[in-house]
Amino acid sequence: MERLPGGRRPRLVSSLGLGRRSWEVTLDEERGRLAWRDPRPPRRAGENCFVPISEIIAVEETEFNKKQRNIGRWQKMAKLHAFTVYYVKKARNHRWRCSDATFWCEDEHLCNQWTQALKELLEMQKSRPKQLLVYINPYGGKRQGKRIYEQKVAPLFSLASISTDVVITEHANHAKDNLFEVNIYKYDGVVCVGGDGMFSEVMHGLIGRMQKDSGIDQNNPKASLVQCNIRIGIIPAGSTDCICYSTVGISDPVTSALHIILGDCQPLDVSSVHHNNTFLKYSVSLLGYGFYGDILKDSEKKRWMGPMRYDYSGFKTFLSHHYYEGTIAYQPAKHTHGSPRDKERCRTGCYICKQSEKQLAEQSKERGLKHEEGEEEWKVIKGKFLAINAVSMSCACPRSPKGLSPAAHLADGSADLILVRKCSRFDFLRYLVRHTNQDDQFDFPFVDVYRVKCFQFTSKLSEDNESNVMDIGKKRFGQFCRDHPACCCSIVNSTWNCDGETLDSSAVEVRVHCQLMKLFARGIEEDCKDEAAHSQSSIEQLL
Ligand SMILES: Nc1ncnc2c1ncn2[C@@H]1O[C@H](COP(=O)(O)OP(=O)(O)OP(=O)(O)O)[C@@H](O)[C@H]1O
Ligand SMILES: CCCCCCCCCCCCC/C=C/[C@@H](O)[C@H](CO)NC(=O)CCCCC
Ligand SMILES: [Ca+2]
Repeated sequence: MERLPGGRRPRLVSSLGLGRRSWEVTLDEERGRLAWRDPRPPRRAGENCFVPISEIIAVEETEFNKKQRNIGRWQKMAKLHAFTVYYVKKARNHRWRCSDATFWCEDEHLCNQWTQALKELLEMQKSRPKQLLVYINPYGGKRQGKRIYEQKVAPLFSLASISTDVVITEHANHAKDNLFEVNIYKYDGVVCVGGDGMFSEVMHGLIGRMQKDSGIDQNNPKASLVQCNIRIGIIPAGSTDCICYSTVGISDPVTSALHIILGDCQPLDVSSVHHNNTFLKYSVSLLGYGFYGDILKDSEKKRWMGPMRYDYSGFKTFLSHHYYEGTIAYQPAKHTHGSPRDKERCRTGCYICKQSEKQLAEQSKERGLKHEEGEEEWKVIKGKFLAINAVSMSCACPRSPKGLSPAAHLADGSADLILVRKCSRFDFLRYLVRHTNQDDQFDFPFVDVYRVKCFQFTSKLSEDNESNVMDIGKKRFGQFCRDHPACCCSIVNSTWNCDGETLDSSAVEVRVHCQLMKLFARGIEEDCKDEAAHSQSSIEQLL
């Protein structure tokens, strides 16, 4: 379609068949949508419908088959020409499906004109991927990764004309190592089919590769890391799928595939974890010491149980009720306006994350100016903790739809540090149960939560035994309670659960890197039944 005078975008308006009726169909480039309305007088007319062009998956010329030709009086006519528009249909609970509408007419030229115009508009959607590198973990979750990809995802990618190179992993770290070898720059994105562990592998591969190619030393905890612009798509096929759930609102392979196809982009904070100037891991979801570390350690021995292992180990760990003594030092995240106790949630187009993006852009303009981190005040907390959790996103997942920190932001450059102090089993259970209902899980005297940009932790044991990373608040503690197993104090360290993988060191130094990477997602959309979703559901009724 050519531009109209004054730079206005054109409209294509035709009378086309859809289902049994004739509709006035408009391709309105100005408003970015394909719309059709019943041309009959208002009282007899059905609802008007539209699909945003940004939510059209593909357009195809269609052979009109016998079933489709059963369209009343039109049946008697000569050859019909048709095209099918595949588009995203938004269902409940953030679930997306691929729906289609086949428009027909007698005029072959008109049909071609429509197909051409729609295809041209799809070509203009520049953020959509054309070539993807896909890693499938055949052993993640319920071991369904390969089937899920082949049956639910690959057909959609091929409908959207996305070409793929697929690697089925043969061992742990296969994907990560491979990302250091392949020409990643020829891809528009990397897709991982699996759980949070598989995502973590791909993320480590991509971030590591970017730093290597830019000559950045990952072992330097203060290094300014290079952002990774190659987006990652997650097709959930794991046990927790927390990263997918927290960034899309549901863990559903078809929904995720559609977000990839539309070329969504969601920046994500990444925390780096170091010990004694040695890089250990990156984390985007949960860094947990105590309760979640112990669950993970126990559950690793029960991998054969699949996702159930977490319920089994969760129950066992809850009963053991171990607490751990240690010191935490943190720097509050003063750059962001939000607080972990906010009622507002991080949703698509989040204002707080946008502000952080602006600050980040300003910072990179002023690169060279010294980071003030060192000059800012550190807060130090010592105590006995059942759990120390640092989350850079809400960590919503099917087990806990609001997550460990419901008001955490995906891309604000901060993490929420949740400290659960020693308390009774009953109180700890009350705290856990609040992750599954609407009550505030931070409203307990034994729970504290802080929004931080970095923190350090040393367990009392490692303070006693080894040289630690702490310069702040370093003091020797009294003797540990070794003689009273009933009091639940642990004479051994817990382990850190870093996005579902254990870390070897208990003393860690953690720093949040604002928006270090990007996902094929758009964050969780507000729960309103929006205009488009409403119209689209009425399309179904009309067909
Ligand atoms: N072919 C393979 N054989 C064995 N392990 C693999 C293979 N491919 C990947 N892995 C490893 O399996 C681990 C777990 O995978 P994944 O995250 O997909 O499933 P999960 O642990 O069931 O789910 P979640 O992480 O959501 O709890 C990953 O850390 C990854 O390194
Ligand atoms: C009596 C009912 C109490 C119910 C309490 C439910 C609370 C659930 C909170 C779940 C938080 C998950 C945080 C995500 C962590 C992931 O990075 C990690 C890797 O997949 N998963 C686990 O460590 C697996 C962690 C599994 C925890 C059970
Ligand atoms: Ca964050």
